[in-house]
Amino acid sequence: MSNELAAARIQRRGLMLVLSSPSGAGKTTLSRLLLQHDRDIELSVSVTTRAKRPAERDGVDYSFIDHDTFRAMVERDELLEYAQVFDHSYGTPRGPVERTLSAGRDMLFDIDWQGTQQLVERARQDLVSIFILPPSTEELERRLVSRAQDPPEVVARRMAKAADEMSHWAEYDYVIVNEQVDQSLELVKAILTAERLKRYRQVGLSDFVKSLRAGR
Ligand SMILES: Nc1ncnc2c1ncn2[C@@H]1O[C@H](COP(=O)(O)OP(=O)(O)OP(=O)(O)O)[C@@H](O)[C@H]1O
Ligand SMILES: Nc1nc2c(ncn2[C@@H]2O[C@H](COP(=O)(O)O)[C@@H](O)[C@H]2O)c(=O)[nH]1
Repeated sequence: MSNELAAARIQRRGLMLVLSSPSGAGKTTLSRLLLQHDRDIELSVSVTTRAKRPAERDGVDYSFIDHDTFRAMVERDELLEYAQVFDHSYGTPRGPVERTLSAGRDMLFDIDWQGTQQLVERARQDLVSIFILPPSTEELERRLVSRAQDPPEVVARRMAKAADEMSHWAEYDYVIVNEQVDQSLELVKAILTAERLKRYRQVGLSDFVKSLRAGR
């Protein structure tokens, strides 16, 4: 049997890759780079009630919606998970995730620990979670300030919440200390490669092995 035929008989189940971190540790940066390097994964674009930052694009980084629209989405059960973070509402629209996974493609989530816990309850087998840590508290603050997208009081609130956020690190499958972006990206790619090869994600593998053993 040619390699092409083997590949056609073994399909892969899409997985959900979650990146969480305290604000400013670098998960959005890593997400963007991963999406550029890997054509088999798509970003889950969250809805949020927070104001758009200058560099953000509506419908690309987030879908920016008002409180009533958010509430209506919750009532219609259109969000796979949702949470209140820094006084704003954030949530993951269900439709795009279901469509992507059923097409055998992967979905990337930049969400907090509350959302991750909800996804664990709903889809443990399909979930791979990575917690990103900053190299130090000073560096975390430097990154939040140098991003220059939030006023000083917002930066101060995010720093005040960082210790609390980091207390959830042990709930994740993997932890990466994000010192150099390039190195962290390689680690995320390595995790994704290994997770894609997990036996239970390869649909048709058992029939394929049976046919090999039967000499077909
Ligand atoms: N390894 C790194 N070294 C130096 N700077 C970095 C590194 N990773 C990210 N940064 C910078 O730190 C800032 C914060 O990064 P980013 O916006 O990706 O954080 P985040 O974890 O997604 O934050 P938030 O949760 O608030 O969205 C950005 O200016 C980014 O360019
Ligand atoms: N539970 C969810 N958390 C989300 C979602 N989208 C983003 N987030 C998290 O919120 C904070 C703040 O993000 P910011 O863009 O305002 O800096 C950060 O931890 C994100 O990961 C979501 O859909 N659900």
